[in-house]
Parts: sequence; structure tokens; C-alpha cells
Amino acid sequence: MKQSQDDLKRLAAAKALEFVPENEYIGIGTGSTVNFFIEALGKSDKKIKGAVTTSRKSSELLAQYGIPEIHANEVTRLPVYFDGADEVNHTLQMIKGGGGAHLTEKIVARLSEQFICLADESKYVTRLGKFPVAVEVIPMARSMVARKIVALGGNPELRIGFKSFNGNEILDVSGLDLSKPMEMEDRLNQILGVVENGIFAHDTADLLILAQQNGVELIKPHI
Ligand SMILES: O=C(CO)[C@H](O)[C@H](O)COP(=O)(O)O
Repeated sequence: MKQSQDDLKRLAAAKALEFVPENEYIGIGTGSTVNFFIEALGKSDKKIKGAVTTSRKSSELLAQYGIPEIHANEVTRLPVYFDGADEVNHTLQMIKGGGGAHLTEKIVARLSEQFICLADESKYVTRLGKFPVAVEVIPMARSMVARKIVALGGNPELRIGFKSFNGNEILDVSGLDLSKPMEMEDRLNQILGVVENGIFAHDTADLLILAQQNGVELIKPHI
């Protein structure tokens, strides 16, 4: 029987437990795949010291499972960070930010020695760019930033009713040319008023746990 997308997310989350180090702090991202991971971790007998998280939702879930939380400013490094993605390509560059948490996610990813991405097969793509790029903006610069993004070839749409963890707004941008993801990540971030965007071309994953209909595959970046 065909497994649902949620079944596959659960499978990736369960496999990820094998990579959780005991007695360490770890980084934990945001999203439905990560929710399954937190649940699996909470129900397992793995003992970690605690986790740095990237959203209120993940914090709440950690608390629900009795997993201690530690603030990012209290650690100098994390051995590993677990998170999902909206798209991931064969070099393990990603588009993230569907949940609007890409700024905190990039910070925790950069604090971590290893990034393990958990995804169902629908996320694995040969070319990034179908999923809109989330661009977090300072509210008063929103229109100015939107005009610059149009000049870059993108179509920005305000995410209505959404505020980021830091009180900023999100523009979801479709139509960008992501044939050179690093360049676009940098160009977007150079616009005054942009806080951070959801292209993870510099902060690639080190390992992808990909759940597919025929099983879970561990994928390293193909350079
Ligand atoms: O980047 C993210 C949140 O900002 C998530 O990792 C991404 O949106 C994937 O979410 P899901 O696991 O719900 O499919």
C-alpha cells in the first residue's frame, strides 16, 4: 500500500534517532517532519542533555516530552542539527522557510558541526526553485525590498497574518532563477531591509535521510 507523506516523514524521523548522540545538546529545527522527530525522540530511551530549538512550536513540543531546552547563546557548538526542508537538491543545498523559521534555523545550523536533513521523497529535486523562497524583511522596508526583488526577476507575495519569531514579515518569492543558488542567496541578503532568506546554499546539509516508498535512503552530497 502506498504510504502517505506523513508516513514517510515519520519514517525519516525514526531513522534520524540513530544519529542522535547521547549526553549532548543537539539542535532541532521546525516543521511537521521535525515534530515527528521530537515525538520519536521523546518516546525513545535516548538521553540527550537538551536541545536548542528554532521556534515556539518546537519548544512547546520539547516541553511536552520533557526534553530540556537550552538557549543558543549558552552553547558554543552543537554536534548535530536535525531539520526538514521544503526542497533539497543533490548537493544538499536546500530551500527552507515554509514555516517562516529560516533565520533561527540558519543560526542553529551554523552553530552545528553536522546538519542532518530529514525529508520525504517529494522534497528531493534536481533543481531548486519550484518552492517559493521565503524572505524575512523588516516591516518598514517591505515595499522597498519587494521592488528590488522584482528587479531580480522574482514575484514577491506577502505572507498574510504571519510574523516571524523576531516580529518581522515574510515575502514568499516565486520565479527567481536559482541556477546559481549561492549567488541568489547572497544577492537577496544584500538588499537593505532583508533579514535573511530561505536559500541554504552555503549552509548545506551533510546528510539527507530520505524516506521513499521503497525504504529510507541515506544520501551524502553529490558534488
Ligand atoms: O524550513 C522549515 C521551516 O521554516 C521546514 O523545515 C520546512 O518548511 C519543511 O517543513 P515540513 O517538515 O513541515 O514539510
